[in-house]
Amino acid sequence: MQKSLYQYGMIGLGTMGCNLVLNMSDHGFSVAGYDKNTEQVNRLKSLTNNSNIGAFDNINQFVASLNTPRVIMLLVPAGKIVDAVIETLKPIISKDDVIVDCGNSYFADTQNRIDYLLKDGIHFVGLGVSGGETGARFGPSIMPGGDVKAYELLAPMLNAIAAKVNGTPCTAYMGKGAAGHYVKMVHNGIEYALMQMIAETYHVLKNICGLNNKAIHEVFSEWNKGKLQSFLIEITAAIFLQEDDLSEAMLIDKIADTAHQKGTGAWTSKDAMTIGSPTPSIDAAVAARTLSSMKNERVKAASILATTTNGSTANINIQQIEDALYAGFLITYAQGLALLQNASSTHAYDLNLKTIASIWRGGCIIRAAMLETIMQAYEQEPTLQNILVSNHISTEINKVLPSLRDTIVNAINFSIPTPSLTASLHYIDAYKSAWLPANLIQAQRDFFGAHTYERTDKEGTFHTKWHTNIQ
Ligand SMILES: NC(=O)C1=CN([C@@H]2O[C@H](COP(=O)(O)OP(=O)(O)OC[C@H]3O[C@@H](n4cnc5c(N)ncnc54)[C@H](OP(=O)(O)O)[C@@H]3O)[C@@H](O)[C@H]2O)C=CC1
Ligand SMILES: O=C(CO)[C@H](O)[C@H](O)COP(=O)(O)O
Repeated sequence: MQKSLYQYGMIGLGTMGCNLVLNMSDHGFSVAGYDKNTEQVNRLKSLTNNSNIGAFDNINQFVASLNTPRVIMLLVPAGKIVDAVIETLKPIISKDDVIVDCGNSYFADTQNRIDYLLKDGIHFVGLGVSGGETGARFGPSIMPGGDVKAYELLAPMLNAIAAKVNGTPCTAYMGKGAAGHYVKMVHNGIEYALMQMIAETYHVLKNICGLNNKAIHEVFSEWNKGKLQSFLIEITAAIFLQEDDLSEAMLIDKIADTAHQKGTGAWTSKDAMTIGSPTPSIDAAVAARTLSSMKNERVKAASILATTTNGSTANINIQQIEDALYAGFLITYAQGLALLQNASSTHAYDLNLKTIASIWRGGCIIRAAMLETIMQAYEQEPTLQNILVSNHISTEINKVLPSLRDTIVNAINFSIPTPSLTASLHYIDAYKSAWLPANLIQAQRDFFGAHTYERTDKEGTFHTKWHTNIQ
């Protein structure tokens, strides 16, 4: 008798794939897993004896074990490996089958893969998953996009396995084409900036306020009970209590100060620049990680360049630093969501910003209490260009902006780099400026390149023959 076939396939049984398989199984879905690494296959076998999970180290047997049309999810590293897996699958799967890339793939690659596979009638879905290991296991935030019919095949399962906020699943159809991977990319861009600003705040608490790890833990724990309540603040509080297994020190003091990155933050900045939607807090966070990785150069520069402090005494308290970080968070969400609003028309995704804010409230790395307010802002005004000018958020920001300014001034006086907090302040200062000195840029462009300019008092474009003695 033919054994019953699995409803879903999962290729890649590492951190995310293995946990997502277990999550799907818990919710009653049958899943076959495959990995080229037999250790991962054996690990999955050892973690479960549920009959609705299969574990394969042979791709042909894996494909043969699936119900048709086949729905095969990928959780392998982004880039060439995704293409390699597609090429392996293509000859052994059929028209109407669905490949769902759940990794952090670049959105333009996803669009190319959609077009490429559609020639053979194979549907390709780009789907972002956030929540790390625990999220994948017990409820992530899930951002699917692409072909609606293919999405409909997945929807009941995604709704079941996603995190829930007040009973609502943290997943929804994002939009056409590569919309799912685009939204996940921007999620990660926001993640980079929030993490960077938390790190900057740690630097201020440690080097200006003179707090030790225990006191810093207490500060973040308190902040997590208030308006900054979020996953990243919660884990930050926990990090400052972790002892090192290999020495007498606290672990945080033994971790090298060189941050790594896999590219999603830089991709966010790159597309934001391309489509003309400023994300300076994210750009600064990407650059800060890169600068941190230049450890040897930094150590050499530290012995050559003077630390320029102006001798000021500290004039900042913990409440102001909390307000500064809160302002930075709101301004970063504003940039990321404005980018999504602009990308929605540029890339024809048809995104719903309220839905995105809603599914980021739970399961994902950037989940935060303030997303509830952000969601409500879109509920009141669905076409809101920027959350900073919404009724509630503008009131909040106006209250905390002086603290952001004061925190940065103190950091500057103490020679402490706060690039993302500062970029956030500059963003809002520029965004709320009815006048900016861009008239001078236009004059310069016209001066050296006859690029023309517009006037404040007349319609049209103008060029001036500028008076100069420069040859
Ligand atoms: N870790 C996280 O917190 C998150 C990760 N992601 C994304 O999810 C994806 C997977 O990440 P993660 O689970 O952490 O990665 P892991 O490296 O833990 O797992 C990937 C698995 O895929 C296997 N693999 C590699 N090539 C192939 C292949 N050709 N065929 C079959 N299996 C293969 C790897 O085997 P081997 O070890 O032998 O190479 C490994 O077991 C990435 O795109 C990542 O960016 C998204 C959200 C969160
Ligand atoms: O997608 C994720 C969470 O949602 C990844 O865990 C995270 O973005 C890792 O990225 P990087 O290695 O660049 O810091």
